[in-house]
Amino acid sequence: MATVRVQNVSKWFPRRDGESLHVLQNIELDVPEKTIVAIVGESGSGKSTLLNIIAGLVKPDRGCVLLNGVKSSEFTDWRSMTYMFQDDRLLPWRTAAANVAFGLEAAHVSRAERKQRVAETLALVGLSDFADLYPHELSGGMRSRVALARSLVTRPTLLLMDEPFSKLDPTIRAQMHAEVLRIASLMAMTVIFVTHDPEEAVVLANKVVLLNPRPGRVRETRTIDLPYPRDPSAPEVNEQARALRRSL
Ligand SMILES: Nc1ncnc2c1ncn2[C@@H]1O[C@H](COP(=O)(O)OP(=O)(O)OP(=O)(O)O)[C@@H](O)[C@H]1O
Repeated sequence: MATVRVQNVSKWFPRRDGESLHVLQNIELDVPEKTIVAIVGESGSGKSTLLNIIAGLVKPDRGCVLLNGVKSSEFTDWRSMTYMFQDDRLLPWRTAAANVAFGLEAAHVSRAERKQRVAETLALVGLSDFADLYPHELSGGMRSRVALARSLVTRPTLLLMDEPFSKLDPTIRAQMHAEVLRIASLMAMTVIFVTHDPEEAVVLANKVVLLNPRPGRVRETRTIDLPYPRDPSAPEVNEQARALRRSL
């Protein structure tokens, strides 16, 4: 299981002129297990910073994050969490399988188990036949699947994603949305992701958190109560995406 609670988090970054930039103010967020949460807001509203604080990559100046009820400063089970970045960050000199295996290398897993888990995870994302190809031999969508497989090979319960599909064309992006939903449900994962795209938020999320900028504050938390799978061209999905775009 994976639950996340962000409690009264504030963050400042030092600026070059010696002043400090107030990036996040009193952020409260409650993410029950198996929820899919989208963080949206205009550029500079602190979305990535909030995700990085949840991931333990950035320390909050005030407040705290509870991961499965444990303060992130005392949390040790970091392997239960995984992070997907905007670019796929695949290593060009490694095959798809070796890129996926990279996710396990620090985990002290035996060679035999590593091989099995890589094969299972490549199958999960539909890439069994492409295990021996190098990143430059793969399409953008396939590279994205490899990056997803590398994130999933450690069997995380919490998936964090920072605009992971924004560079893909719309058809491939829609396929990745379906994959993430299928896998999140199969692996009973909690997912928190950052997006600029209201439609992506409505297609994927149960809950959408809107941040206001300078400093980033939660303006509104919306529940998206539509059955899955959500067709982006369906009127009710469109209506919710339009409403979200208006709020943004
Ligand atoms: N390490 C850092 N040091 C100093 N300032 C930073 C740092 N990281 C982010 N900032 C600043 O904090 C603010 C919020 O950045 P952040 O990337 O969290 O916003 P965002 O909403 O994700 O933006 P975007 O949608 O453009 O990616 C920005 O003004 C950014 O310049």
